[in-house]
Amino acid sequence: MNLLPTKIAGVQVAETIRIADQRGAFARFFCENELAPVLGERHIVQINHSRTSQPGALRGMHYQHAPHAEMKMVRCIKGRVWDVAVDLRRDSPTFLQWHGVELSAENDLMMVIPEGCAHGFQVLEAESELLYLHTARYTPTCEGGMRHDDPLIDIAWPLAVTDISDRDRSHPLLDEHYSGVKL
Ligand SMILES: Cc1cn([C@H]2C[C@H](O)[C@@H](COP(=O)(O)OP(=O)(O)O[C@H]3O[C@H](C)C(=O)[C@H](O)[C@H]3O)O2)c(=O)[nH]c1=O
Repeated sequence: MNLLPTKIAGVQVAETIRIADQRGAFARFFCENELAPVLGERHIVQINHSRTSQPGALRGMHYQHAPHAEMKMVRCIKGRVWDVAVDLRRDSPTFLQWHGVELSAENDLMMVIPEGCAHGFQVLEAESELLYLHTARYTPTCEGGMRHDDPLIDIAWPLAVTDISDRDRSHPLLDEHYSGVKL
């Protein structure tokens, strides 16, 4: 697995080595040893799977507050999505900057999103499916969210949004006094 850094510290893209033969292909999706430089003392405690039907549908932007802040590793196992991380760490040099990458069942890329970063994605192909590996368990009381279309962040989404949850459309907009998340 090759780990590619991005301009946002801790946000990385892992390239998966796919071994092909006449039967098809094999790839190692997760390896604690290979990902030790990223995981440190963290462990995967929950794996989630989402299916999203409509191209243009958008989920996010989500994160969890301390003490259940989480690192997420996200893979697309069917279809194609535009996957985005936003740096909400007040002391980070890339505070309020975002990074996006196309994840697909074809390119086998995995996005690593550290604690203090919000995550969201837009579906580019119908019936796309994601697998999320989480280092903290789901804790509704620690859920945080921000708007995918917040002008302060100005994320470039490839398609017009065709479907979004009431919760995700209702996150408050950030203002110039926003001081980020505490970790
Ligand atoms: C995360 C989670 C959710 N739920 C329940 C809560 C809701 O009743 C339902 C859907 O949850 P939510 O609308 O938060 O799911 P998404 O909007 O698809 O959020 C997902 O996509 C965005 C982009 C992410 O980054 C989140 O980590 C990921 O969970 O599942 C659970 O029961 N367990 C869980 O671990």
